[in-house]
Amino acid sequence: MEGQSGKTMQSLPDTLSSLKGFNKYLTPSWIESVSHILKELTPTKPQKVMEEEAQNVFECDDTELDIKVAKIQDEMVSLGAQLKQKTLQKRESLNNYLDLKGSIRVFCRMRPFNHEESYSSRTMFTLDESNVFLKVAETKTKQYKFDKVFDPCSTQGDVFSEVEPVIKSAIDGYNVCIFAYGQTGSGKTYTMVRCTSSTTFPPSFRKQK
Ligand SMILES: Nc1ncnc2c1ncn2[C@@H]1O[C@H](COP(=O)(O)OP(=O)(O)OP(=O)(O)O)[C@@H](O)[C@H]1O
Repeated sequence: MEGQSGKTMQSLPDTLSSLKGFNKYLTPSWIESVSHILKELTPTKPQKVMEEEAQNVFECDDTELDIKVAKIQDEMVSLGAQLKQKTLQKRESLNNYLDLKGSIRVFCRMRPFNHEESYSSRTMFTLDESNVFLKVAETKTKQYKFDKVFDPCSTQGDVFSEVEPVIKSAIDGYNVCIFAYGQTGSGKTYTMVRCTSSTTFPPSFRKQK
């Protein structure tokens, strides 16, 4: 502190001489022009009137803002109601669709024969989308009927598109169950888990949000 005041004392002569120099600008014309500027800057209206006007502007803006907010809130309520209605319609049509299809459905997927099976005397084949034929002897076949049969050329995407509505129904909160049943090596894991393309079962399932 002492050092600082010492410095100020030391620079005092310089400050005085600079003030003396400044004094020469304080001519009557300089004073006149400065007072003219000050007059220009002084508000012509009384302070109170200006404050009231400012307050009015403020209040007006608030009211407009309130109106806009209320309008947006109304729109949001109406959109929410529309969304609810659409969701209900969607659920209803989905469940109608599932009812029409049947609440319990059994699909059969035939996987391609492997090397050993190709040489086997027993062969399976399909004639249409619902029937599987199993050749049990040279002249004897057995026929099995399903809600849908996926032939050996079917893809993961084909299977997925058939169960997709059921998955959507599960996402809508309904209880559903999809399970794979079959003897070992028949292709359960492949069908339920295998990821071979963008339409495979698990990733597509995850996309249904
Ligand atoms: N649709 C298909 N296309 C091509 N290969 C398939 C198909 N389905 C199954 N496979 C092949 O057949 C073999 C057996 O399939 P997978 O392991 O899925 O049978 P699984 O029923 O799960 O057997 P496990 O009950 O012993 O676990 C695998 O090598 C698999 O890659």
